[in-house]
Amino acid sequence: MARECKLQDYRNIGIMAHIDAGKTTTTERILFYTGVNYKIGETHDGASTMDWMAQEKERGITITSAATTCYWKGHRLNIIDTPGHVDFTVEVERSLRVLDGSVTVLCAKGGVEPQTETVWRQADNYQVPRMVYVNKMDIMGADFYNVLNMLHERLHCNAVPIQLPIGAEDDFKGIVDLLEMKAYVYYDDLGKDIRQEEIPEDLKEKAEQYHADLIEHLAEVDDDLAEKYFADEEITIDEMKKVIRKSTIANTMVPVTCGTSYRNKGVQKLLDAIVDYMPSPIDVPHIKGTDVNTGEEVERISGDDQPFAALAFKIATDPFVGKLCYFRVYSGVLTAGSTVYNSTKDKDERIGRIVQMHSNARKDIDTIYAGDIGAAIGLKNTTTGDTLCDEEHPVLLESMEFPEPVIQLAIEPKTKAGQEKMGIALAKLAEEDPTFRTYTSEETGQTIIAGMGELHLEIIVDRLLREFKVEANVGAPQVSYKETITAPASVDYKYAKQSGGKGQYGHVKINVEPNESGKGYEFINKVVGGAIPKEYIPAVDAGIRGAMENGVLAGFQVVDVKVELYDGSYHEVDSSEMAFKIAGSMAFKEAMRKASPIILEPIMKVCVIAPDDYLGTVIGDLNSRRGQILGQEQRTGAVQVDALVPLSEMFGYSNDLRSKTQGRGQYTMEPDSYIQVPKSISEKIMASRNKD
Ligand SMILES: Nc1nc2c(ncn2[C@@H]2O[C@H](COP(=O)(O)OP(=O)(O)OP(=O)(O)O)[C@@H](O)[C@H]2O)c(=O)[nH]1
Repeated sequence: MARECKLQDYRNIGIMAHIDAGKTTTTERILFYTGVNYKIGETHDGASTMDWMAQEKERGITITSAATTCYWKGHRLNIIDTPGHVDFTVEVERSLRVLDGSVTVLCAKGGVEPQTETVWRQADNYQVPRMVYVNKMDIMGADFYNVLNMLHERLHCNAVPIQLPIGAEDDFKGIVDLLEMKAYVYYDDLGKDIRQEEIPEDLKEKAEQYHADLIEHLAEVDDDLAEKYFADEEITIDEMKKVIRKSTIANTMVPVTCGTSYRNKGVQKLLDAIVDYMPSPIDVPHIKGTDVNTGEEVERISGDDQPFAALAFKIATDPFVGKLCYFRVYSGVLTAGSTVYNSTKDKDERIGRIVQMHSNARKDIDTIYAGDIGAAIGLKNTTTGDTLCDEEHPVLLESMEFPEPVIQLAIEPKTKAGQEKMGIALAKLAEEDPTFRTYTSEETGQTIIAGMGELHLEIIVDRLLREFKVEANVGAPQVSYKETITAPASVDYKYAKQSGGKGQYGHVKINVEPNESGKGYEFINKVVGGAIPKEYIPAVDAGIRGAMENGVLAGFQVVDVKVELYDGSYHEVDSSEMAFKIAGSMAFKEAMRKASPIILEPIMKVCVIAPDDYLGTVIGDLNSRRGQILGQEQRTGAVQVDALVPLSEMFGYSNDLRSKTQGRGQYTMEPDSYIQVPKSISEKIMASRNKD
C-alpha cells in the first residue's frame, strides 16, 4: 500500500484545555465535518465517540486520550484528544511528546484557567507550536477580547487574532476572517449554510485595526513582507498565510480563532487554520536519540527512506484485541507481520497487526509511514516510553518522565475468588498507565494502589468493576509517602543456609548512594570475573526492587537510589536464583539503614481563586496547612493565590474552602515535588505506621 498523503500534508496535533472548555465537543465536530462521524454526538447525553469508556460517558469528561485520524482538504490530521483534569496531566504530557502542534481550546467566558496555564507550561517545555480556539462564543458572558487579554497577561504569549467574532452570546452569528477581510455568517444550526458577506458596519473599524496589527506583526518577522508593507504594496492572502505559518511554527506567534462547537459555528474555519498554520512532521526539529552501538547522540530524520524509529506513547487494554500499543513513527516505515527491536527493553517484538484508530473503532493497515501515529497489536514487552526501531540501526529515543503517584489506598476484593482476578486486572491497568502503581504492603499484606489523585483512583476502582468484573472494598485515601537515602553506604551480605539436603547460598557486596531526585532506581552491575554468575545478577536486582517496595523507616516505597553490585560469591550446588534474590533484598535493607534514610512527602502546587474579600482568610488557611505562598494575582473581581502545600494537609480542603468563602472560592492542585517531611511529623508517621 503506497503512502496516501505526503509527509508535508500531515498534521499531528493535540487538543488541550481546561476541564469543560469543550475539547470533546470540538473534536466531535471535527470528526463530523471531516466525514468520520455521520451524526453529531453530544457529550451531554453520552453519545460522544471520543469519550468511549463507560465512566467517561457517565461523567461527561475525558480520561484517556484517544488518537483519531481524519482528512481535511487533502491533509491528514492525526488528532489526540486529551483530558483536562489535573489527575490526568500525564496524558497531556505524553501527547505533547509525540505531537507536532496543539490547539488550545478556551472557554469564551472563563478564558485562561489555572489548568490552561499548566498545560501551556508543559507545551513550553516541549516547544510545541500552538494556536488558540476561543470556544463557547454563544454562552452568557462570552467575551473574546477579555480572553485575548488573558492570553497576553497570563500566558505572556504573542496571541494574534486571525478572526474576530460577529456578536456574542445569543447573538453570535459568525466570524470575520482578518486575512480575507470578509464575514462568514452562519444561517443554520448545523454549520451547513454559511455565507460569505461584507463585514458588518459596526465591526469594520475594529476589523481594520486588528488586520493592521496582524500585518504589522507579520512584517516584524518576515523581511520580504516588511518591504512590501513599508512600500505600501498589496500583500496577498497566500503571503500572509505563509508568514503566519512560519511565525507559528517558530513559536513567535499564537494565532487565535473563535466559534462555538456546540452550535456548529467556526469549526470548519478552525480546521482550515490547523491545515494552514500547524506544522507537518518535517517542519519541526528532528527527534533526537542515542545510537545504541556508539552511545553518540543522533537525529532521526523524518522520511520513509530512513531506518525505522518510533516511540510507544500509550498502552491500552482493549476488550476485543487485548493490548494495544500506540506509537508515533519518526522515521522509516513498518509493515504488519514484521519484527522490530525494542531498544529500551533489548527485546525483539513481532508486530502482529497495525491499526489506525478512530476513537475506539479501528481499521487494519499493512504499512505505517514516517510521521504517522498508529497502534500495534501483539506486542508483548513494550511499555509506555519505549523505543521501537530497526535492529540494524538501533537507537534509543528520549523517553518520557512520569511523576510519582502521590496518593494511595488499600484495596481488597469482596470475595476470596476475586483475589487472583484483581491481581491480574491491576497489573494490566498499571501497564496502561505509568502514573498508577500497585504493590503489596509488607506489614499488613494488603494490596495498595497508588495514583495521582482521588479521582484517578476512583476511576481505577470503577474500571476494575466494569471491565474486569472485580468488586472491591477500598480504604480511605492516604498520602503516598516515599523513603529515600541521603548518604552512601556499603554492605557485604551473605545468605547461607544449611539445613539438611540442598542448602541456600547467595553472597553479594553492594554500594548504595542517593540518586538524583526523580531519577528513580538505578542498578549497576560491576561484577567481573564471574564472582557471581551472570544468570544470578537479575535475581539480585529483583531482590533489591522487592525490598524497595517497603522502606526500612515506615514501609513506604523507596525512590531515587543508585545501587552498585560490585562483588560477591557463589556455591556450585547451593546457589540459586532464590538465594541471590534474598541476598539482594537483605543487603539492600541493611544498606538503607546505614545510609541515613528519610521520609519524603508529596508537595502540591495549589491555586485558589476567591473574591477579593476572602484573600486574608485564604492565605491564613493555607499558612496553617504548612503552605508556602508563592504569589497572588488579580483576576476580574477575584484574586488568585498560588502556594505549595503538603498533600497531607490538603484532605478536606474543598469543604473548608467552601465554608470559609461561602461557596465562592475554588481551587485546583497538582503534584509539584517530593520533599523531606519535617522531623516532628516524620516521627509521628513512623510511630503510627509501626504501631499498625
Ligand atoms: N453553550 C455551549 N456549550 C458548549 C460548547 N462547547 C461545549 N459545550 C458544553 O460544555 C460541556 C463540556 O464540553 P466537553 O466537550 O465535554 O468539554 P471537555 O473540555 O472535553 O471536558 P473534559 O473532557 O471534561 O475535559 C458540555 O456540556 C458541552 O456540551 C459551546 O460552544 N457552547
